[in-house]
Amino acid sequence: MATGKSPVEAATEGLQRHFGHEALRPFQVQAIEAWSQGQDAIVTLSTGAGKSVCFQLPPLIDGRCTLVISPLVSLMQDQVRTLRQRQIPAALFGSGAHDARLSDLAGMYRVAYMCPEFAMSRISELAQLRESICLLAIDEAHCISSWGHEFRPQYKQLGQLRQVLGKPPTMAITATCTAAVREDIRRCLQLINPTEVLGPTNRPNLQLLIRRRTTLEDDLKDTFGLNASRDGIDNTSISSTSSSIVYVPTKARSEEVANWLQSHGVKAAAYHAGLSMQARQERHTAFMLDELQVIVATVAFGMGIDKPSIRRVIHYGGVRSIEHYVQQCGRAGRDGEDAECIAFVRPQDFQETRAHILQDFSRNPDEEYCKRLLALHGELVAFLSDSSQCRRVRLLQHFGDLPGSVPHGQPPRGECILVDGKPCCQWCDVCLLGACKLQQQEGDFTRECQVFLRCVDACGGMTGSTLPCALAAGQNIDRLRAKKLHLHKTFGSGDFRPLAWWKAFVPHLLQAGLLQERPSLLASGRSYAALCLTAAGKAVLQKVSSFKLCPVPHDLAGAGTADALSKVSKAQVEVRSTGLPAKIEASLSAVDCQMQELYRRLSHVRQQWMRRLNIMGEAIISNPILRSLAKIRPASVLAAQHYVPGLPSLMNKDISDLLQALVEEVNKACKEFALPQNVNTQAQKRAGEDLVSPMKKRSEVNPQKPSCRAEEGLLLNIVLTNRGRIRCHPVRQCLLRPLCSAMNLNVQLWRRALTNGWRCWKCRACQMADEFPKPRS
Ligand SMILES: Nc1ncnc2c1ncn2[C@@H]1O[C@H](COP(=O)(O)OP(=O)(O)OP(=O)(O)O)[C@@H](O)[C@H]1O
Repeated sequence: MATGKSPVEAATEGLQRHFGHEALRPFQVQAIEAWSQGQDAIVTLSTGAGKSVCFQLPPLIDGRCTLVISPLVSLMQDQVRTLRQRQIPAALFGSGAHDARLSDLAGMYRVAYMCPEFAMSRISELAQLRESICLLAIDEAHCISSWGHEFRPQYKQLGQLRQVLGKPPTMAITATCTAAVREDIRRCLQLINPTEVLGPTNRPNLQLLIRRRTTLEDDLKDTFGLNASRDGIDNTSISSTSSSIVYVPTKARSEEVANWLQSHGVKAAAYHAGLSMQARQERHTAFMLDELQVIVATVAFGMGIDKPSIRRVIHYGGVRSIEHYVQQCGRAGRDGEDAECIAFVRPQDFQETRAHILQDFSRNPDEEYCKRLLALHGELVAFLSDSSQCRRVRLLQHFGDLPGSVPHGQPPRGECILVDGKPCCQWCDVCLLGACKLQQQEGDFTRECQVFLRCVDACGGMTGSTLPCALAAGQNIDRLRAKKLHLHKTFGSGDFRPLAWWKAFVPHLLQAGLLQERPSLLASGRSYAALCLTAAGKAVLQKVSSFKLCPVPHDLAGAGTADALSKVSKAQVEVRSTGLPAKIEASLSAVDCQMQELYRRLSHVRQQWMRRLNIMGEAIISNPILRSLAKIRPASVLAAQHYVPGLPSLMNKDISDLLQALVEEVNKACKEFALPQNVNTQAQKRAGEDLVSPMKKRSEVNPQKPSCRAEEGLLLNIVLTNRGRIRCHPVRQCLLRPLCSAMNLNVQLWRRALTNGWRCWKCRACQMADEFPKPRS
């Protein structure tokens, strides 16, 4: 900050140099400003929004270190590796074999990662290092809260760590956080008036599809194109060969599905907590390097997995909560390009997941926590079962986000907007089917509600849902007889509805808060969820009040979720790759097709490099960058650095070599397809011209005109005139650096350009129209 720049300006410079992004996003500005004013912040933003830079940039400005607490070793290893590729010194402490020394945290590193267990075990040593820490960042901060879906008890102690570090500015960061969880975070960490950085939870590029789960063969065959020949992994668009994660609820299922995919020729592997650390690391790396196409994982492969070009996330079987669902879907399309999230569900899966939650309870009988997990699961069931409302709006509402509205017309795809009063995103199965726009009917279930609450009351709040359902439907089963309930006046009081209907009715009464589930243990050690009346439920029993549901849920109207889903034709919901319907795609011009082909080739070159050098090149040279390379087709590395957005100016050797290889591929393809190069669309818009190759331009330069060449140790004086033009004058080399710094130019780029004999960009003084790096605005 000694340079006289504001923290946000300095952070922007760091972002451009190390990450290649032009500007901070508004929420990043907010978070960095809070830090620079010594304030705490709770940052809640969607998955893939760019939360990490909020805590990675401050130490670049401050010169000290951010201490990051994060829950998973694999997640931290990934971030450290990427930061190092971006030329930011980072280390992971406490991971085992190749540990950095804690004392090196002072001075050697800008970002230091550790898990909460390690931090708490070394709390006194960390206290000694407090002066070297400019920011304490708690990543995945929802783990602090037992209101959350992923409570980690060790996270609760982090308030103590904050105290011994002298209460440095603290940033709690999460993607999946309700207001209750935020409040818990604030209290546990004892944050002082934290700035709340809240962003939209929506991910418009993710297509959300819910389908009926049947058999592996029927469900996955088309998705992974098992009959087609498979040559390599293609992440340039959503296809049967693109990188995918399949989430399953158990270790055994993960092995089963992975084996099934392998037996059909798909490069797939299982990933779960039962594997050794080494095996997990190997599979994770293979997936990141595109050696594996599909990871079939349990929840162990979740938070923070950051492979930008994952094109598909599949949920196959039970999911625990909406938060898990959102976190896991959030692994897809992190490069901003289209990706699909398909959940295959069937009612038995819900039962299975509840059974797992209750099994955990018998191991760790924390009644309150288990109750919350059951409630969170109930919300997920309601979300998956309702195919009458836009899926996206339900997710947004869950996190307290509200859709915007447009009076008429079509909303942008993937944005959830009220059209004529009804939420629609055009990018989920419900909206693609048009079901979101149907007139919603209200159903009056007052009679059913009274009947069922009386049945629950008769069972005394000591049974699961089976007995009250059987009692209502009048099913004379042994367990009812054992309790003499077949003689009770409520027996058969609801026989106007079948047993299955009553089973489907229970979640709606839970959602409405009339019933609740209390986890209980049997003498045998087995656990179950006892169904009992809430205070609101008791009140309804005493004084009849109406119970209406709008729209009438499919499972209560006769058609289950899955039945409604099976009507969704694939053609309707599978809008592939470019996001264009097939008809439009077919009408793409020849140049568009050649560009698409070039994009695929570039992706292939990157893949080869990643594998050969064992580098996660995708994090730096992402798909959007490849797309720009294919569009702009720079003739040289210099032109690429000048025109292609997103390329960082600081690159290590491996990444610059990769860029060189990509440019060579561009040149080769342009020759083959006779495509023009250095096509700068921005410049085209501004000046109405294509910037052609520098070689061609140079040959057109009038030899009579003076040239601004670097001679005898003289370089160019660059003056930005008040009309935004550049003038050139000879100047000594030693002045280049301060000039560039004053004008926010990349000194290396200019030096290399000038000594190679490049000329200025549209210099008024020498009247030349050649390519040259323009200052960043
Ligand atoms: N200002 C920016 N402009 C453009 N891209 C950005 C910007 N900031 C971050 N990104 C990019 O966004 C992507 C996602 O960032 P990041 O990994 O920080 O996401 P996240 O919010 O932590 O997600 P998750 O919660 O899922 O882990 C990265 O590729 C990152 O480089």
